[in-house]
Amino acid sequence: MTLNVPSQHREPAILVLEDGRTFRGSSYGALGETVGEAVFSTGMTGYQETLTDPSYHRQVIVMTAPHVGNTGVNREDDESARIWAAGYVVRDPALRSSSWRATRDLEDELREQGVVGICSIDTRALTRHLRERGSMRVGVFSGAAAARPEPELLDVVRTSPQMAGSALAAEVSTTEPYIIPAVGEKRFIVAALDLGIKAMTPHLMSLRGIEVHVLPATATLDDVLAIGEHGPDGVFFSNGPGDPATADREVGLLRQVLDARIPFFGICFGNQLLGRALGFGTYKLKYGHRGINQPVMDRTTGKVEVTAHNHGFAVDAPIDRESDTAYGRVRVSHVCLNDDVVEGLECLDLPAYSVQYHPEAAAGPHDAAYLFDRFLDLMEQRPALVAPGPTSDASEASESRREGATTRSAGPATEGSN
Ligand SMILES: NC(=O)CC[C@H](N)C(=O)O
Repeated sequence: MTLNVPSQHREPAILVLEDGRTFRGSSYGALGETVGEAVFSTGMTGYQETLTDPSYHRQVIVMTAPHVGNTGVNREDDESARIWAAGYVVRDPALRSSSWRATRDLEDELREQGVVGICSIDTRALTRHLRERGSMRVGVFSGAAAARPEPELLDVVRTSPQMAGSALAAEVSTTEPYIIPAVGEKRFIVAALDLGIKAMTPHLMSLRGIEVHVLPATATLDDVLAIGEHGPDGVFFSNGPGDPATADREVGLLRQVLDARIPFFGICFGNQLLGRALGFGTYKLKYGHRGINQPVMDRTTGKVEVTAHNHGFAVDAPIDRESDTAYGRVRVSHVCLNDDVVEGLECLDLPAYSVQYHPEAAAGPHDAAYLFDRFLDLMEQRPALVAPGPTSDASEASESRREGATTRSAGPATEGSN
């Protein structure tokens, strides 16, 4: 029996790291050249969701899984309207896809979308290099570009922009607001700031009866408050690319949301921005967390979750004690068990919380889906928080929390006070 395997014509390709190390291999995807930040992802599955996650804008993804493309691409798993990854590095591309859901080969999709990649290089050696030296800028050059002298290519890489200091959310955000309707009975209306939102996030909210109004990254408090008859029941800040230290305008908006005591939930970039709004700093991790099997401890329940991650930055908050901030007491609710990195924040005196990882799990395990239910709980409790009833214990507890926050917020709740 002969297999109907298409013969792949591959041109020479070279990957050039900014510290001068090079890997020679073969072209994969589109021919040409690309630059970005080299990051590795350890997910064995879910490459379609990864490639179309806007948080990967300006990053060249190195897959540690040795065989990529086996299940092709399909019409259901895109997390946005296009591939955002700046480049793709794999060891062994699948010769053809095999899945009942596949509508085409991954490589055809990469080619059509102009995504330059490289294959047949030692991705284990490259990953170890990035672990030892840290994420760094990289260039992938294939076809005619690969024939240029190496010092010239290194120069291209070294003059490309760094990830630290890059403000990228506006480059991936929607330009127009849009609505994802609630499935079934509409229970709440949420304003979701699109900093690079993944499609699964509003989808999971809609399944819980939330009507999600997705807003451009440039939205103001007036835009947020204009939603619904009396403003939204909750505000959500999404994941997104770039350095959270650059997002001053979004942090300003978030402070206004916290001041208005609107229930808030943030994921990934949204977690970093909540951290900043509360007065914590953010910093760049040596090589980041990217994959779908990272162990995280939920300190509320003591349970360990296996979770999906994609972050290169993290919040700098103490994990061993509560912090007193301009917005009341805050605690680190989730911690990564591999390295003690802050994976979640919870305000104890305000209806606000966030996680650094991905409860929307696209791709990834579903252990953390309960975090969407917590958002519903916060929105349900909102009337009690704002105007507590006189008798119930729960309302009294809410009231005392609220007063605590009011006392603490009475000081100069500004950036400079932290
Ligand atoms: N997925 C995200 O939201 C990533 C957030 C941020 N760009 C980081 O790399 O840490």
